[in-house]
Amino acid sequence: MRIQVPATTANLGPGFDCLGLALNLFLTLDIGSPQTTWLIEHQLGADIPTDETNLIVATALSIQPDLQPHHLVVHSDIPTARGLGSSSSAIVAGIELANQLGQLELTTAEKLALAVKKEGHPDNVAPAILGQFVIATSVADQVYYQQGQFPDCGIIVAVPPTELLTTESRGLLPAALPYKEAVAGASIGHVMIAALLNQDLVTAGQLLEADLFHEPYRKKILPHFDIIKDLAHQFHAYGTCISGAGPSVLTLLPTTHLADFQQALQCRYPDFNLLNLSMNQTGVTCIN
Ligand SMILES: Nc1ncnc2c1ncn2[C@@H]1O[C@H](COP(=O)(O)OP(=O)(O)O)[C@@H](O)[C@H]1O
Ligand SMILES: N[C@@H](CCOP(=O)(O)O)C(=O)O
Repeated sequence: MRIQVPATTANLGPGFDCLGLALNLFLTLDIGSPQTTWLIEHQLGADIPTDETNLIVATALSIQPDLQPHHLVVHSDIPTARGLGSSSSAIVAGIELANQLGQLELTTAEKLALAVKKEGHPDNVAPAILGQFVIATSVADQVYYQQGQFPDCGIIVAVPPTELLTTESRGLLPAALPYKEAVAGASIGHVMIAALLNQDLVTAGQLLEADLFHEPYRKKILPHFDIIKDLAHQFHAYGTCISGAGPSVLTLLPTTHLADFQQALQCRYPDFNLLNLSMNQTGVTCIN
């Protein structure tokens, strides 16, 4: 059995902890034979455990503690700690692992509630489960979401060589925002969502670059962010934002300018990995 989970880009500028887009870049989990102890085979580096402490298995066991251990093979094209939802992909894979091995028949709403509880915010896990563009929130432990049609455009994600853990990046944020600033930040986000749903990329792109919630604080440690944003404007980009908690940077632009922008960006940052991505439609899938 194979479980596949897409990468996600969260926030989309002013949609902090709320907006996310599923991307065609995947974590794949192959479930092998039953074992006496959990064995997770992967090539993700020595920091990622190969036993039951691995996030995928730990998530599955937190839902169904008596699962029979299995041999698992994990392959992921989602770079870790780069702002493309690798931890969410592992959590969603773990929920699906428990669902399949424990024959739990979880509904989508139940998977989402479990994932949000584990991750703490819905913006990555919701599109990882549902696919597409998702607007999501939790109120008193109840998760509410809407899926919307994301406008057609090119998507480039510039991935720096160094990691930035989401916990570290969240530590850069202030404990509180002045009332007026919070109201302004929310209104920017609301109009951007409306523009995206109305396929108005020009308006959406301008507001994508007007975030007040997280980018002003995070960009202080991401010197490439403003440079990429300026470069993208030279190639008629709609807008550029930090992908998730960073350090990756996402640019939305007309597909006609993709190749030229990618070439210029690679010249400026030869050690960055540039991903030319498209939206994922399905979210998590399971194939027998
Ligand atoms: N495939 C995986 N299996 C197990 N744990 C993973 C996997 N991918 C990511 N993780 C865990 O998630 C951490 C990165 O999460 P986080 O800091 O939220 O960054 P990201 O933006 O990539 O989600 C990794 O350091 C690791 O602990
Ligand atoms: N809203 C979160 C999103 C974190 O996404 P990730 O892909 O970096 O894990 C935040 O901005 O902290």
